[in-house]
This record gives sequence, C-alpha cells and structure tokens, in this order.
Amino acid sequence: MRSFRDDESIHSMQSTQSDSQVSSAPGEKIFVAVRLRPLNEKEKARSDASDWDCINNSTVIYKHGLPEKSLFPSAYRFDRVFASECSTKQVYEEGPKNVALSVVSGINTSIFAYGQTSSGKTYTMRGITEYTMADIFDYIHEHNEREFVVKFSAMEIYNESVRDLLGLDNTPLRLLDDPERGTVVEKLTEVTLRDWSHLKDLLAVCEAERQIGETSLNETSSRSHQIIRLTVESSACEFLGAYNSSILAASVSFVDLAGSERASQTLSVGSRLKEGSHINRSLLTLGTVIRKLSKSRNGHVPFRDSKLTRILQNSLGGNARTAIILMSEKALVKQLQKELARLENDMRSVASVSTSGNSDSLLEEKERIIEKMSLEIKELTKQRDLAQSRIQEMLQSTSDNQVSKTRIAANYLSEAHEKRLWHSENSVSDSPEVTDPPHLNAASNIPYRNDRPLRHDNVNTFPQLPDNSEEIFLSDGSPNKFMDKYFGPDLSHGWGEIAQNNYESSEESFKEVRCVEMENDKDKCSETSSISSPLEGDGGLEHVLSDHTCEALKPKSTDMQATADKSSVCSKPTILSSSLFDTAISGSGDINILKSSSFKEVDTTMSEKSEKDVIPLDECEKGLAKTTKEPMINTSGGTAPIHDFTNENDFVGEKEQNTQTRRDPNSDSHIDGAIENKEVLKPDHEVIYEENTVQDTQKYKYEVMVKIDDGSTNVHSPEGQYPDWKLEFERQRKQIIQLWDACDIPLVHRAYFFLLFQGDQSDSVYMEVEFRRLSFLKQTASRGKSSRALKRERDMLSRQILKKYSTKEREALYRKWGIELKSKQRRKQLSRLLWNDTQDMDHIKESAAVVAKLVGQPSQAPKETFGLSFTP
Ligand SMILES: Nc1ncnc2c1ncn2[C@@H]1O[C@H](COP(=O)(O)OP(=O)(O)OP(=O)(O)O)[C@@H](O)[C@H]1O
Repeated sequence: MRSFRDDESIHSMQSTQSDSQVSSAPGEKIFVAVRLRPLNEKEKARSDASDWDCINNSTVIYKHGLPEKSLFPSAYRFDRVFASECSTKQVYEEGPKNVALSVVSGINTSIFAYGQTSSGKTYTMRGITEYTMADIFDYIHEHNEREFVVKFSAMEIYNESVRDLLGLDNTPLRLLDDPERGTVVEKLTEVTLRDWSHLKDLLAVCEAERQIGETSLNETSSRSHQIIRLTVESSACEFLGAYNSSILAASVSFVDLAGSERASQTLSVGSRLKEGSHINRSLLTLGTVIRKLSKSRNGHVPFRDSKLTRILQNSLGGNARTAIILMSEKALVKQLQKELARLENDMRSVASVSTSGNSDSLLEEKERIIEKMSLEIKELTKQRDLAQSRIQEMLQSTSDNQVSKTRIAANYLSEAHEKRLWHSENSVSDSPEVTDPPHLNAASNIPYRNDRPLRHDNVNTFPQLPDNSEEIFLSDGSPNKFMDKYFGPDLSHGWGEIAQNNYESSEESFKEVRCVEMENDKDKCSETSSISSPLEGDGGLEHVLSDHTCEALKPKSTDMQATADKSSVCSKPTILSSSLFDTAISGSGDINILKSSSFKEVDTTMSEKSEKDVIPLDECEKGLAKTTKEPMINTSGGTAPIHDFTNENDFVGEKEQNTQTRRDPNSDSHIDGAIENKEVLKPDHEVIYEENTVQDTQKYKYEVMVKIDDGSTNVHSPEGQYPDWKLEFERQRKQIIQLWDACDIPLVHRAYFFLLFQGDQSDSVYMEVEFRRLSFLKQTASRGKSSRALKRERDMLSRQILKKYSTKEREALYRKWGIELKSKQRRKQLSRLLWNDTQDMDHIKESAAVVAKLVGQPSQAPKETFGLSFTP
C-alpha cells in the first residue's frame, strides 16, 4: 500500500497530523493501553474480587501485594489504563482512536488486542473496529475535497495457515513477497465498503467464520488470530483523472489475537494443544518484533518468523503506528508473573550454557566445519571454472582444427621422410619395436602421468545430480553444457587434453626419432631411452618410455633378435599421434595403418615367447589391462581406420579370451592375405610398433603398424577401398552401445553420439575415442553411482515428455512403445524403456530420436565435443 503514496504529500500530511491530532506522545510509534474487564456473572457468583486497581490513568497496581523478596513490582505503568467500569467507547476515544485514524492520512496502523482467553479481546476489538469505521465515515463525509474508497478484508491465521474469512472456500492462502508492496496475501478477498450496514454484515460474516473452540476458560474461545483490515484510498478531487494525480493509501489492521494462555492453564490436549503451541509461538514472535521496533530502528526485526508478523510487517515497521490494548483480568496477572519467572529461568540457564567450556568447543567445531565448507566451495568453484575454460578452448580450436591438422600432418610426413623415420620397403618386421603410442595409449597412461593431474577421475565418475538439476537441465538448451556439468567432462575433455599433450610430446619425439637397426636388447633399450630424452622434464612420456617400456621389453628381446637378424627392422619406436591418425583419415597423407592382426605372426611370436609380458586375461579384466590392436587404414583410397572391435568380450569382459590376436571376421582374411603375401604389401615405408607396459598390476599390450604407401599399392583392396567400412562401423557402434549400457552412460550422451556419428569415415577417431573411454570406464567406474544418475536422468526425461509431445503425439508414442494408454505413470514407463535393448538397432534409433526430441536437436552439439580436439 505504501508504494501508492506520493512521498511528499505523505510527509506533509504526516507532520500536520502529528502536530494536531495524533497521540499524546508525539514520536512514539507504539501506544499501549490496558483495559480491565469487569467480573462476569460466574465470577460474581463465586464472589471473586478483582486483583488489580487503576490508581490513575496510566498505572495499575496489584491489589494483594507481593512478598518482599519478589522480583516483580506491584505497580505497572502504561500509556493508558482503563478501569473495568470504562466503556468500550471511552477505551476507543482515549486509546487507539488517534492511531486508528492515522490511516486517513496515509499512515499504516495496526491495533492489537492481547490477553488471556476470555479477557475481553474480541469484545473490545469489535467495538474499536466499529468506532473506527464510524469515524472514518465521518471523516470522509467532512472531506469532500477528496475522493475516498474504503476496502474491507478479513483473514485469520489458524495453526500458521492463512484463511480468507470472506472467501468461498477454506483453501489456505499463500503469502507472496511483492517488491513494492511487501508481503501480500495472495487471492485475499477485498470488498469495497458501501455503507455502515455493509460493514456490520461483513463483521458478522467474519465472526461466524472464525475458528472457535471450547477451552476450560472460555466456551467460545477464538483459536486463531483475526486480522480485519480497512484500506483507505483517497485522491484530491481536483486532480481526479489527471495524469499526475496521486492516490493516498494506507490501511489499518484490527488484530484480535488468539488467547495468550499457556497450554497447561487451559488443560489443552490434542488439537487444542497444537493450536496453543502455534498461538504461543506466533505471539512470542510478535512480542520480539514489537520489542525490537520499540527499542531501535536499526537491527534485524524477525518479521518473517511468523505469518502474523509477516502479514503485519507494513503495519508495524517503517512509519507505521501501533496501538496495543492489553486485556486484563486477574488470571492474566498470575499468568504474566509465571511467564516472567519462566523467562528469567530460561535466561539464567542460557547464560550458564554460554559460559561453559562445552559451548566453546561446540563453537569451535562449527567454525571448523564452516572453514572446511568454504574451502570445498572454493575448490569446486575452481574446478568449475577450469572445466568451463576447457570447453571454451575446445570450441575455439574446433574451427581452426581441420586446417591445422592437415598442415601439421603434411609437415610431419615430410619431416618423417627427411629423417628417415620410416623403414625401407622390405622392413616388414617379425619383431616389432615396442614403444608407447601416445594418443592411443592416452587413457591407459593416465595413472602413469604423475606429473599431470590425473584424468581418470574425470572420465570415470558421474557426479551426483544436484536437486535443482532438472530445472537447469530443462532450462539449458545445450545438452553439452548439461552433460559437462552433471555427468562430468565428456570424453573430449581431459582426453582431448591428454591427446593434445601427447600430440605435442609426440611431435617432439618424431623429430628425435631415428631409424636404427636393432642389435640387441641393450641397444634397443638404450635407443628407446634416447628417444625419451628430449622429453626429459615432461616426465610423463619419458617415464613410460624409459622405465616401463624397456623393462617390459627385456625378456623378449632375445627372441626378437632372431627375427631382427633376418630382416631389417625399424627398431625405433614410432609414435603414432592422434593427429597423424586423424590426418590419415582426412586423406592428406599416403598412410596405411595396418591392422595388427595382419601381423599375427609378430604378435604370436611375441605372445608365445614372452608370455610373462603378455597380460593374462584375468589380470586384464581385473584392472585396466587391455589388449587392442590397431585398425588398418588406407587413406590413399579414402578408407577409414578400422578398429578391431571384433571381440566384444574384450570390452565387456564377460568371457575368457586370450590376449593374442583377435580376429576381425570381415577383414582378417583379407589382411592376413595381404600380410602373408609380402609381394602384395610392398610397403614403401613401414613402421611397426608394439607396446608392452607394466603398470602396477595393470598391463597393456598394444601394437600398431604404420605403413606409408606411395599410393600405387593398396594393401587392403585393389579398389582402394576398405572392403566394408559401413559394416565395420556398424559393428563398432554396436559395441559402443553395449558399453554405454554397461557403463550407465547418460542417455543424452548416447543419443547425441548415436545421431551425430552415422558412419562417416571421419567419425572413426571419435568412435575409437569413445570406445576407449568406455572400456576404461567399464573397468574403473563405480556402477552404483552412475546407475543412480541414469535413473535420475530417466526421471527428468520423463517429465519432458509432457512439454515436448502433444497429447496426440504422446498417445502415438505410448502405442508405439507398447504402453497401455490407461496405465499409470506412462511417462515413467516410457523413460524406463529407452535404450533398454542394446541388441535391437531399431529400438536404439527410436530411443535416440525420443531423447533428442526431449532435450533438443543434436545439431546443437558439434561433433568435436565428442572427440579429440587437436590444437597445434
Ligand atoms: N468490558 C466488558 N464488559 C462486559 N462484558 C465483557 C467485557 N469484556 C468481555 N466481556 C465478555 O466476556 C466474555 C469473553 O470475552 P471475549 O470472548 O471477548 O474474550 P476473548 O479474550 O476474546 O477470549 P478468547 O481469546 O478465548 O476468544 C464474553 O462473553 C464477553 O461478552
């Protein structure tokens, strides 16, 4: 209401009002009066006598005296006291009248009646309301230079719920915080008063509607706080309708508080007891608020601690004026005395607790917790910022990437030639050199990289969703952001960085690598070490190469020597970087990366002769150990890399397998044939490498062969095409789908990945990274946590169904998914069905489409966010 007032006019009117009419104590905002009720018939019949006497207009004394040592005084002074013979009219005139009539001057006011049950609050307040209204009507009548509107509303607060006494139903009303008007009661009925009889009718309705109950002290005790509010709006007639006319508005609240008696006094039980506790609590808050308002203008006033004070905040705080009428009868005094004694006791015990050492330690403990939480918040903020900047970088780099990659690859290739990186034509080795293929081994190397932050915690955990994740999920149009935030960094994060780091490292390595003849174990190891030397200081790759690789190689190098004698071998480890891989795919270089199963001879030799270096299956399955073989790539013919996904058990770890060659049923025969027939192969330059590293109990076995083809010879197919990339792609995708299921990968991620990668040849790197990440996750992630996250994601998706599908579409959807149209929780049922059959590609396609529809279009997610980002 205050917001409607013109501030200047308020001030001027206020001062006029204060000078002439307002209370006898100018400046005092709270007026407190006491009214003594006359003895009622019952009390007279019992020959009760009043305990109090008014000795003058402002002092009451306790008639029977108190023991000398009593803490309580026997005389009390108020703004005004009214003896039992005073009429309500007199009480009004000499008491709250001035306060009440401030409303016509634009000042919010409130008048409270406080006292024990049956002390006469309702009786007094009814009279005061009527007298006030009569005076307001008179005032309006006398001031015809202004146009007035008086509105009437009434509510009660019963058990802390607000009810409209003029409303049609009993629905509790909500309190809303309006920036301009403060707390407002939503949907409260407000009636414009017509005349006197209208007012009487409304008061009668309120009386009839109010909650009453029988207590031991009052047969019709009011069990709620009642607030009758009159709002007076006025504007000067001469400005009526003018653009700059201002409306003066204020309200006066007549608050008939519920009985202040204590539960024990009214022998309360059950609902009466509950009422009593609500009443007492809100009265306590009111007391605190009034005390704080009367003491100082500054400091916190706990208006919000109860609905009563919240609703009355405008009528109590600020420039508002208040009159309180304390209703008195003899029981009240005893009650007050007891209350005071109790409060004093409470205060004493609080004081003693606060000085005890126990509270000190509690305080310390709390401070410690706060400090810890602050640190955690800081740390989390840091992590979030870091993640965000990574996303930025990655997206930034995406646009330049293709060009850069091509250029780098071209540079790299020419450099490689110059430095005789590649072996001569007949150097297809039976004894492949072993080294660490950085990008491909990026994931598996993670735990080694003790000089860098470990990434595995980023890739294998799914953080718990916050409670509000749904809103963020729903409000944020970008699925990537959502996934980044709530399901941890996507594969491109962290992995991308590792790939980037490794790319940089490997680029250096390439420069240093020389092709040498492998003479013996020692040489090999020393050569290997020498490769790593340029990386000294990096610590990561160096560590892998010098320590693990050499150690791992020792036992088998004798065997390798034999074959090395027969044929020249590229004894230098060649590091195949992601960028090279990627470039190969993009077709800028004449590279064939030969699938290692082609080199089964090599592999078998290795496996047989160096058994202890080969990871037994059970060990593989226990830890991170993994045997993979690189695919064959022939970019000269525009083919894509093919990953050997043949053995699904390698991913899902269900069955036993040997760590030797896994055959691709589609390609092995072809490749085997190619390998066996070296005449056909005739690679110009070929690099073979294999890595066997031991990482605590987790081991890897890895091999890749790289061939640089002059383009004239195609090792894979005479047509220059890989026989069936599409088929290979489908097989890879199926396995990824199974891994998604095994790792409880978020459905949003699956859907986007599925929809974005449709078999384009350039997708192969992404496929591979996804596969590796999932294999890693499969072995390390905590299933329980991620499956809970998945369940929550399904729930969130189910809630989106209503928004994204029309009723008709929904019905069609349910039918399609075999959900009974009349069954319960259809949306949830549907969300549970999504992605639940990893074998059925039609089902997967449908699931991806539904998820994409629920969260937005996949075009919003650039492919790069799923794969590696190579920034030079
Ligand atoms: N000043 C008075 N003169 C004559 N009768 C009175 C006076 N005050 C109260 N009464 C009578 O005392 C009885 C109790 O009064 P009332 O209902 O107003 O008490 P109350 O404080 O509102 O009680 P509760 O809190 O239980 O609602 C009523 O019958 C009322 O008419």
